[in-house]
Formats: sequence, structure tokens, C-alpha cells
Amino acid sequence: MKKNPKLVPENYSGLLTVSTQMKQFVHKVERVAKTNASILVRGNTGTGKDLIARHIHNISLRSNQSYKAINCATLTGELMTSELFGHVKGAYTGAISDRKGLLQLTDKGTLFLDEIAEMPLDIQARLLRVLQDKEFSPVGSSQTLKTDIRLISATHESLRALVAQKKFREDLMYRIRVIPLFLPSLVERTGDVEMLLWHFIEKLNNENPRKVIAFDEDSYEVLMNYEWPGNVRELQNTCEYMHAIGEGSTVTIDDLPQDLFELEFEENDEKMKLAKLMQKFNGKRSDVALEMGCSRATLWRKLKQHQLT
Ligand SMILES: Nc1ncnc2c1ncn2[C@@H]1O[C@H](COP(=O)(O)OP(=O)(O)OP(=O)(O)O)[C@@H](O)[C@H]1O
Repeated sequence: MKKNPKLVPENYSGLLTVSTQMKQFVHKVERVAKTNASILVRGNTGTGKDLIARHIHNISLRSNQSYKAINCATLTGELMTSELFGHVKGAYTGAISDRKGLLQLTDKGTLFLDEIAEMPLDIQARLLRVLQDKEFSPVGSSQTLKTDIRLISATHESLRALVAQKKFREDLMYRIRVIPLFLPSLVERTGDVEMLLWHFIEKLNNENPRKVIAFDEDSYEVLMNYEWPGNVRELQNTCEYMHAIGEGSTVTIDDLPQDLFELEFEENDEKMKLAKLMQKFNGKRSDVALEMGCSRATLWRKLKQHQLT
């Protein structure tokens, strides 16, 4: 039975962590936040790019000005242009009144462009001009407006690779990645899976009649050893699933979603490796555990799981 170890995280504008790697990352972020330099956050899906961008704004010299975010992956080209630059009445069919764009609304503040790799090339060209000249015109208008924005962008892809494929402008890449930051994925953040697991479980306990206070050994082991390709978002969704699907105060292995068991290739590799090591050490489990860097209990469970006992 595993209970809440009550790990106490740091809280950076809602981004929680107990990991040294993350604290070092945030320390770096805090040094650059106070400048006006454009920041590019590179990180996989669900790693908290939104939260980091918000934190940069919160601790910057612009914190009392506006902060706005758009996700370039969810907008069509026309909508993105109008969101960013605004338009005047009649600029498009459907443009029934003037609309201010984010470049105007975040003047003196911070604009966060999530999934910037998805921005169409023509809008990239327009954005580059804004960053160079600090001015722009709304769609359908001949008026030039001044703007002073701090740009934070995020991507899960390599912009360099996209530049090589001619899908991203090289000049824009240099403008927006003056400071590149690499957000670690969840499994690289030692201690965070366990801390966040209980954070989300406690939150669900507060919102629901079911109160989970423990996990059985098997479920905990699977959760602690999973890769979390969808990072914090996947962990959060998994907690919701486990909390909703099971009964009573303990989460058991049957309450875990199927996705967590679908790493069959690695499992087969593991079985081979285990079998070889058992042979090499004449079945002496303490030596095999030492070689694998795991506890004897973990080794025992793995042997059982692969039917090697
Ligand atoms: N360290 C963290 N502590 C608490 N909650 C977190 C943490 N990181 C992420 N979250 C939560 O996980 C979810 C995903 O985070 P967020 O949207 O910031 O990720 P993202 O990297 O921008 O994802 P995507 O690239 O898919 O848009 C959000 O609900 C967020 O509040």
C-alpha cells in the first residue's frame, strides 16, 4: 500500500515541481524574464509551456500590462491574421465591425504564440515586419499603428528542421529565438510524477464523493515507471480516469487505463535482459537487482510479471 508522501512543491505561477532539474530551469527563466528579449520555449506536449510563458510575464517588468496567448495550431490563416493584426469593418465578408488585434491589445505587454511552427508562411512574413519595425496595419486599413510587444513563442518541433524544409522562415526563427529554453519532459523531473499524482488525486478528492488515500503496490509501480509521453496533461487525465473508474479508498492495478500497459516492445526487451542476467548470476536475485539498479522487491515483481520465477 502506498500513501501520500506529502512532497511539498515549489509553485511558479501554477507550475508545480519538486525536481532540481526544473528548479534550475526556472532559475534560468527568471534571469531572462526581466529583459525584453524574445523567448522560444521548446517542449513536448503537456509539459507546461503555457504555464511557463505566463510565469515569465508575471515576473517580468511588464507584469502589470496585458498578457494574451494564441495557439497557432487551432486557427485558420484568415482567423490568425485577424486575431493578430485586427481588421476594419468590411475587410472580409463577415467583418461587420472594426476589431482590435492582439498586437494592439498587448502593446507594452506580452504576447504568447503557442505552436508557432504551425504559422503559415505569409503570416510569418507579416510578423517579421512587426518585430523589425515595431509597427503594423490592421487588415483593410492604411493606418499604421505602433506596438511594443514582448514575444514568447513555443513549439514542440525543431524550428531549424522546419527551416531546412522551407516551412519556417530563417530570419523569423532568429528573431523569435533570441533566448531558447528547453523545458524538460515530465520523466526527466525527478520526483514530479509522484508529487503531481498526489496533487491531482487530492484535488479530485476535494471535488468528488470518492476519497482515494492509497494505491496498491502494483498500480504504483506501473505509474512510477511509465514514460508519460503526454507529460503532465496525460498524468492529469490518468488521475481523473482512475478516480472515476474505481471504487473505495484504494486505487488498484485494474483501475489503470490500458495505455499504460501498451509498451509491449520494451516489455519483451526487458524479459530478454532479465533472463540473460538471471543466467549470468546463476539466479542470484540480489546480484541481478544490483546490476539492474533496482530493489529486490522490484526485481521479484518483474520476474513474476514475465513468468521467469
Ligand atoms: N508542473 C505542473 N504543475 C501543475 N500543473 C501542470 C504542470 N505542468 C502542466 N500542468 C497542467 O497540465 C496541463 C497542460 O499544460 P500546458 O497547457 O501548459 O502544456 P503545453 O506544454 O502548453 O501543452 P501543449 O503544447 O499541448 O499546448 C494544464 O492543465 C496545466 O495546468
